[in-house]
Amino acid sequence: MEKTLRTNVAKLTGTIAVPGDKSISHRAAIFGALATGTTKIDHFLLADDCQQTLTALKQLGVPVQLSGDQVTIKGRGFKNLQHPNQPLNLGNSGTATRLLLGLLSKQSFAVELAGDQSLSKRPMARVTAPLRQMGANIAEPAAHLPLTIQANNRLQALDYRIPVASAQVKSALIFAALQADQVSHLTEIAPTRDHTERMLRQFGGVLDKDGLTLTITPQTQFKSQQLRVPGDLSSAAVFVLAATLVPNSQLRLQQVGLNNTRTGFLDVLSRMGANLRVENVHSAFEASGDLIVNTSDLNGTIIEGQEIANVIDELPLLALAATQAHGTTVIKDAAELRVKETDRIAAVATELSKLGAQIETKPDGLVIHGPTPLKPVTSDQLTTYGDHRIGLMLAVAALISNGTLTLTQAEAVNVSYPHFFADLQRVCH
Ligand SMILES: O=C(O)C1=C[C@@H](OP(=O)(O)O)[C@@H](O)[C@H](O)C1
Ligand SMILES: C=C(OP(=O)(O)O)C(=O)O
Repeated sequence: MEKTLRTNVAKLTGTIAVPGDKSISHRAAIFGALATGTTKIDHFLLADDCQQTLTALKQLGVPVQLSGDQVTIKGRGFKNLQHPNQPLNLGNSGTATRLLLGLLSKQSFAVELAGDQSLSKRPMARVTAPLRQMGANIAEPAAHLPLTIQANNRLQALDYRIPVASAQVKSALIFAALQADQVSHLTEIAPTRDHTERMLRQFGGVLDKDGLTLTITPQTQFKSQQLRVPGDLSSAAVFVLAATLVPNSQLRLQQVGLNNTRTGFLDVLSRMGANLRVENVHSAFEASGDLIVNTSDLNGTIIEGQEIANVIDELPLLALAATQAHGTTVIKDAAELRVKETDRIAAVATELSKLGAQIETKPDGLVIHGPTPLKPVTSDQLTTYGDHRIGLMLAVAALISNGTLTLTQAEAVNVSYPHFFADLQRVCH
């Protein structure tokens, strides 16, 4: 789908309740499927990625019902999942794939996992190699989808230092370690989002954390829950940046997730000079609060090291922020961006350069010189490359651009934010 983007917008004002958090929705559904009893999840993210998880769970014999954005799941436990008649098609979702690989490594039946073209290029050995070490029956090289996990009745404990900063790898190994025959230890190289750990405890499980090391005791009994998914910080970030950049703007984003393994974007943008405040904080199993953002000037910054994992999905937005900031911004240690839904380092640089941005690519990041007024310089046609984060970022770039701009493969935003263009339209003046 090609979309004409709103350009040269005068101001953004109003209130938005962004949809539920993608990472938390995946995990709530999976733990709901593993628990005993009926789990009700409110404000579930009904976007393409989390629908893939629900569909996969249904194929595994888990009863799932939808009513508006409430999902009701009748848990079957680890041991009562059923052999799916068809391969599980996980579409575009890396999270669904990697979490389910861990969960399905010890089942009495074989399962095939497949995905779309983008997902089929993404690295899976980071999960399948340690799972094989535990005894999972996955034929080598097991580097990409499609993959088959053969029936298996035993997983050994794992003592493992995870070589990439990845919450998906950590979570896959937690799901496997819960089914192992002894205690496992996982050590991260940097803190990554801890939604799996929080969800596990919320469903009555136990897990020890000491610095970057998790100790996981085998356990397969979980208690069903009623919970509400907070708004997705990564979706809210799109509007936080838009209101920062479009003159005379003020937006309130209601009840956004504020888990501190996810709020790095707010820290980086504040450090660059953003005018942000938080109100109405609620602390449940995941904290949430309202974000109020006003327009402001920005300065360049350095984003590197352990901060990267916390801002990984927001780096395209921070790169756009940097094109409007005074001075140079350096993003490094972010080679993971090259193995997301598309190569996000290349995509950000190519698309923003079409609008005149001064942006250089590095193997592990970007160097951006600002501020640069944006307008179509080499092309007025932008593309998402089928990547939702690139599409959402480009829609914000358009708001502050002069001229006419179109976006191809605009439907990619449905992966994490189905009503994005309608929400944006409502606050544009
Ligand atoms: O665990 C998760 O829910 C996610 C982890 C991150 O991926 P990696 O674990 O590959 O870094 C992130 O980019 C993705 O959007 C969601
Ligand atoms: C990388 C992302 O998701 P996933 O890995 O689940 O496809 C994302 O949402 O930016």
